[in-house]
Amino acid sequence: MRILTAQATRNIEAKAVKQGTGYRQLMENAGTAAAELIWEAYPKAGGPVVVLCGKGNNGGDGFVAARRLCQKGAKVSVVLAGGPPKTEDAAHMRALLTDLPVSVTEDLEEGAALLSRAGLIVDAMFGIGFHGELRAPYDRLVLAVNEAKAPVVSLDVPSGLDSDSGFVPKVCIHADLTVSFSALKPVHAVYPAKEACGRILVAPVGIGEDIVEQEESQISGISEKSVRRCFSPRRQNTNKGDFGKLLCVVGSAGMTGAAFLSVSAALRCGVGLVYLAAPKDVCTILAGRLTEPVLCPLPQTEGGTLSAGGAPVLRSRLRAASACLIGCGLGCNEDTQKIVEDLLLHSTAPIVLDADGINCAAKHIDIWKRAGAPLVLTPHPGEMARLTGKSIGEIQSRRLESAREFAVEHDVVLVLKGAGTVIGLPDGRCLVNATGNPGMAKGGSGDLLAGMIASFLAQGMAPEKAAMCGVYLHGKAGDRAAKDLSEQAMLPSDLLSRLPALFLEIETQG
Ligand SMILES: NC(=O)C1=CN([C@@H]2O[C@H](COP(=O)(O)OP(=O)(O)OC[C@H]3O[C@@H](n4cnc5c(N)ncnc54)[C@H](O)[C@@H]3O)[C@@H](O)[C@H]2O)[C@H](O)CC1
Ligand SMILES: [K+]
Repeated sequence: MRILTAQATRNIEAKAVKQGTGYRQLMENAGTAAAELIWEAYPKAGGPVVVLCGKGNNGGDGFVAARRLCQKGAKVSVVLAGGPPKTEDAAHMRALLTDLPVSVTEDLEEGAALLSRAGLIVDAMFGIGFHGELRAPYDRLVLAVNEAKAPVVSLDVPSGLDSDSGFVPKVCIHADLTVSFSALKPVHAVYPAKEACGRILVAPVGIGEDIVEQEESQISGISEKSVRRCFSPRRQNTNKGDFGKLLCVVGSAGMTGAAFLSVSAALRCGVGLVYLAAPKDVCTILAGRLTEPVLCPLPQTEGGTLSAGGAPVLRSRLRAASACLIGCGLGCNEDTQKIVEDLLLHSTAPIVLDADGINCAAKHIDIWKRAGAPLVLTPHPGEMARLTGKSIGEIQSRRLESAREFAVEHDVVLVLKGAGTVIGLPDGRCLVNATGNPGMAKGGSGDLLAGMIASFLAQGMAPEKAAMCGVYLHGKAGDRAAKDLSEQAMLPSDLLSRLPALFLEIETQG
């Protein structure tokens, strides 16, 4: 499903209007479609329906929904939350209520009393035109809505939320159902705002599918189609050298699993050759389990992590690599920091920096500016907090903004992991992922993702596409594992055995 920003939504509206569909017709369609879905979700409501209408066009949709619900037999009251409608189309829809048995009030005391007795509440106060925060008199109404027993349906956007953000302010509607118009908006896809939307349905409003599909958006979803487009059939007359060489600098004593998972995921994603460069004990332990990679045992510290003395060998390995994965289970002491810094400064091949690789580099934050290679960073919220000096709470409350700001400022692809992974791109665009499930919230999941992205990079995919494909397919493999094994019992390593079926589908269905 497409995700469109407020600007992109206004663009598609404008295109539809130019092609001859009047804005008033779009509003009629939006309110009518919403009323249908509301009636389906809450048949006959549990008592009177109270529709809160704002002064903009979201309020206009509310007037149409009120009319349609009344025509279905509901007892409907309308509360004019911000006074009379200010747009011509909304005022027209307001006027159409006068001939119907719908009570309309501007008195907010009365409105709050109606809300407490409502069987169903429809929130049409603000949609994509809302910015900033909700103040008086709206805050009282919002409180009354959130305290009411009745289910709450928001039209387009729960009022008080910015449709282009995942941020949830103190004062906003918490809906049970949100009916979004034309497409999803970022607010419906990015946590924590996604939770404040409740169940999410999308209603077409009469804007052509081709217009919706073709619209470019600063924030967009990742579709199966866009992922499939990144893969082409492997040519016949080829050898392993044609599919990239990936140098994986991963693992340390006690963290052999991270090396195993990342390397295995990279192999399952099609790369021609993998070099596992790890402390020599790690290589010895993994030698029996990993049969495909070339092992490069390196000098190690007493603690079983890479020793700085291994840097020259790594540099020479780097020269042959088409991509490099740094960090899964690597540790973050002085020696590893030196190794990471050295790799970042000398690599011309694109790098995936994960886990301890990020923690090491975070200690020398100016390092991004000196790195010569394209970088993909894959932090979880804790690593992102370390990277930016912010708290995890700040990062999680503004996931989109955090990923975008870092990506733009440091000219990197930033994959902020977690439910609804966000990919920030250097040009300010963001991609939001919808695959994946809570069964993946287990140690080892991130190692797989890093290996997958690195594998695609090594095969020549652009960093943006490698991140997009990695994130989407990782989540999809997780969804298949959850279906077969349950979210509770599935293990990150179970994703490995789900990857072949996903690639078979890409190869056979194109
Ligand atoms: N997508 C479509 O094809 C269609 C969408 N429709 C609906 O129209 C709204 C957008 O309408 P718009 O009038 O542009 O904005 P809003 O109704 O969301 O609100 C505008 C209104 O609110 C004021 N305002 C903004 N921020 C604040 C604030 N912090 N406090 C107080 N007031 C604020 C602003 O000044 C305006 O007066 C869209 O979401 C859909 O629901 C069409 O109906 C059909 C086509
Ligand atoms: K709304």
